[in-house]
Amino acid sequence: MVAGSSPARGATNSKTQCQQHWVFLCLAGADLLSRLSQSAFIRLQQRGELELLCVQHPLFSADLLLQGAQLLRFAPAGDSNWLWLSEQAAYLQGQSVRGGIPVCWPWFGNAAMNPPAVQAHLTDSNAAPAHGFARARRWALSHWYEAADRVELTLMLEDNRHPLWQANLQPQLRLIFSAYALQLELTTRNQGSETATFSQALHTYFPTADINATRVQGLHDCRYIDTLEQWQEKTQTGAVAFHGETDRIYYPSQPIQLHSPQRRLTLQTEGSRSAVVWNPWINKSLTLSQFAADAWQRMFCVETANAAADAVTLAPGAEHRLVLRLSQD
Ligand SMILES: O=P(O)(O)OC[C@H]1O[C@@H](O)[C@H](O)[C@@H](O)[C@@H]1O
Repeated sequence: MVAGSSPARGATNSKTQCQQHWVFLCLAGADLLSRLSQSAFIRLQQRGELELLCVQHPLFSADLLLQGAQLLRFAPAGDSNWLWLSEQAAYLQGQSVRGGIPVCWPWFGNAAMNPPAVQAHLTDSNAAPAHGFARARRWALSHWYEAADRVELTLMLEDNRHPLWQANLQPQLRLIFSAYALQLELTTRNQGSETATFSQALHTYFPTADINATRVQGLHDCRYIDTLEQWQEKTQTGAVAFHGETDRIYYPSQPIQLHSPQRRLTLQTEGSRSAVVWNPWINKSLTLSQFAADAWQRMFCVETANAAADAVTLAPGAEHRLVLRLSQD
């Protein structure tokens, strides 16, 4: 069964075709939302102040906020949420929800710590919000596809302008849900006439029944920046275990395995040479919004990124695709 707008399927490479393609999607967005009533598996709901797309398929289910194109939940049938969502999550306009997969774009983390080429597009790096502006903005559903084995949703950021940001980049997020895997593809296109550099992350929160028994594997011998120790460069030995506040930018060269007591997931990426591993531990937890004082024991983040030296430079008309694929071992 297929629903949504079929022209959105299939990539186009030429600049002209691509421009037409993306404009078509933007115009189609509002209409497509109203046409969701034709979908067998997707419903639009309200959660607090925010609109939520609920996907209920025989093989899996998922919850996706239009604000931030933020996935809050993905669960194969019979399984629990693969993503961590804070018990204190607040569904407010203009505020990113704590948990799921916030889209950090077009800069990652503290803007003032980004490479000069990213900061060159910001009129004031010190005033810029952490993790960019896309996570707190509304995205429009531009296309969906549904079938017996999967559901795909594509969203575009409604307004790519920000008072502090001068580049004309446009992001699009495609989410693919199936029985055994979750895939996100964040494509950024340079619509401006100048070369532009940006950083980003799919900031995935994972649940764990015990942070002390949680391991991130596949990073042995990997170089990383320890942002908690003056951004020193270090080398990982063995698996990453959590013994205190952890905030590191790794440069992995192979898939990462996430081992928590309840689940083993493999994380594969494309278009990314950096991964951020984060747990706030005890003291920083007290400073975070929508975060219980003891929540650090139940979550960890492994973020699929283009951060620090891995920032992306796009010529006018060029695109970059960042892909995250999670599958159960
Ligand atoms: O509270 P925020 O803005 O969502 O950020 C959460 C964390 O996000 C991580 O990506 C950063 O490395 C941390 O430094 C930061 O604390």
